[in-house]
Amino acid sequence: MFAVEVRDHVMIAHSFKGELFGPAQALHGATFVIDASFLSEDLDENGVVIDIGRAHEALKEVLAPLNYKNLDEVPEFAGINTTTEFLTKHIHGYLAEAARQDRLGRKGGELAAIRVTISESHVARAWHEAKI
Ligand SMILES: Nc1nc2c(c(=O)[nH]1)N=C([C@H](O)[C@H](O)COP(=O)(O)OP(=O)(O)OP(=O)(O)O)CN2
Repeated sequence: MFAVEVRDHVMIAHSFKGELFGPAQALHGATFVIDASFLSEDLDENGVVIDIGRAHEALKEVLAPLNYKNLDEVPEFAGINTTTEFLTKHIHGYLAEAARQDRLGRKGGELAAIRVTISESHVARAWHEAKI
């Protein structure tokens, strides 16, 4: 398996509902580092998994509406705990759609999977991987 991985980050605020979250039920901030991995069994005729520049662009596009936002106030996330896991799936959905639209410099159908990893601190991260 081959992979190309690109990284970006966002600064957000949010709060969670549920006693499980203890102090994180209050509004708190975080800087998330996001790694998006694009996996394929083989390289294309250009010798790549996908184009790194286009992958970076797609990641920036999905993160831009989140950056410097209080996620509690983003209408799309109303009533949702915007956990690290939830956000991996949200970002994956956008990147998978970009791949399906062949916007990453490789036909989406030729990619095996996309994995989105979010490091929410230097000691904790979550990831979501799924086929396109
Ligand atoms: N499965 C998840 N658990 C938690 C998430 C998450 O996204 N997914 N997020 C948080 C908080 O947002 C924050 O990142 C950490 O909160 P906090 O309670 O302050 O810290 P910890 O849980 O790491 O440790 P404590 O010893 O309870 O302070 C929480 N959990």
